[in-house]
Amino acid sequence: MRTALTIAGSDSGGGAGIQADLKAFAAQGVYGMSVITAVTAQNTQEVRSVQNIDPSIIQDQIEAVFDDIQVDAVKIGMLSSPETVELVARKLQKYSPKNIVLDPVMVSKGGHHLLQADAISALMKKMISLATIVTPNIPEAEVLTGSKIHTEEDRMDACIAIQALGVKSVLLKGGHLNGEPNDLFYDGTDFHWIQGERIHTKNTHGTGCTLSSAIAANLAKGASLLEAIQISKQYITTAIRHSLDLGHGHGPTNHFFELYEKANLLVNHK
Ligand SMILES: Nc1ncnc2c1ncn2[C@@H]1O[C@H](COP(=O)(O)OP(=O)(O)O)[C@@H](O)[C@H]1O
Ligand SMILES: Cc1ncc(COP(=O)(O)O)c(N)n1
Repeated sequence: MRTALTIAGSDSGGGAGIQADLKAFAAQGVYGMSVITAVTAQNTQEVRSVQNIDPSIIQDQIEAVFDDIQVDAVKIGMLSSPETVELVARKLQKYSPKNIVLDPVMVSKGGHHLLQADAISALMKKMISLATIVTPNIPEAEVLTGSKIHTEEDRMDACIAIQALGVKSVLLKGGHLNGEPNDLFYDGTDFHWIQGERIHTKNTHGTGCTLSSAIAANLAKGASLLEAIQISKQYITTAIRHSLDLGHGHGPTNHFFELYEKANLLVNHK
């Protein structure tokens, strides 16, 4: 059995963070494990409060997993504080897992900061260079590069600038721009456009978490980076197309569409 570990924050509403990551791992047929960096009190509408986990407990979780279990891929999500960024970077250097997918989570859909401002430079200096791939959305890429992104050329320039921070490859997600949600993959040499199809729904809570976890799961299974991205793009598109109308805000994606459909568990609220 291949395994994947998520190092991220908990979302009580179940749509993003650790909860989305573990569902994505399971849906991709990989055994999931977790290191919780922060607990958010969150639902489909808002993040109400956040408590960072004590770094010593984060360290114990990482060591407990790596000292005992083979880890085929790591996905990194919400890191919250500079102390957590530095600790996780140190531990990843020590254990050097083969595949590291870094989703540089900064702000929730409702505008709540999930990465402290003083943690951004630590993320850029200590964490990015350890990753196999970093998966920023447009606003995150703008923070990482210090430049606004509008055109396709801007997107290519952003990938090059982010790769120059020391990461092997970049997937710049296009969901936040108008038009089709095409993502841009830069492998350090070539650009690949990963075509998307915009689904008109408000239920996009956890899309970035789901995509990066699916990429980690497929890398764990031995796929190449490009294959892992292509499989995961199809998966996130299906998960958004059949997203769940739960809560009153941005509902969650549907990780188990085929399973739920076969078992006749889907209720159409529309
Ligand atoms: N409405 C949508 N329809 C189809 N795909 C989408 C939609 N919104 C986002 N995506 C895709 O979901 C993934 C994550 O999206 P994005 O919104 O860019 O990042 P994040 O969730 O990190 O803010 C990307 O592959 C993006 O292209
Ligand atoms: C604990 C946690 N982690 C990450 C996100 C970002 O969510 P998204 O995947 O929609 O960008 C979130 N809202 N909460």
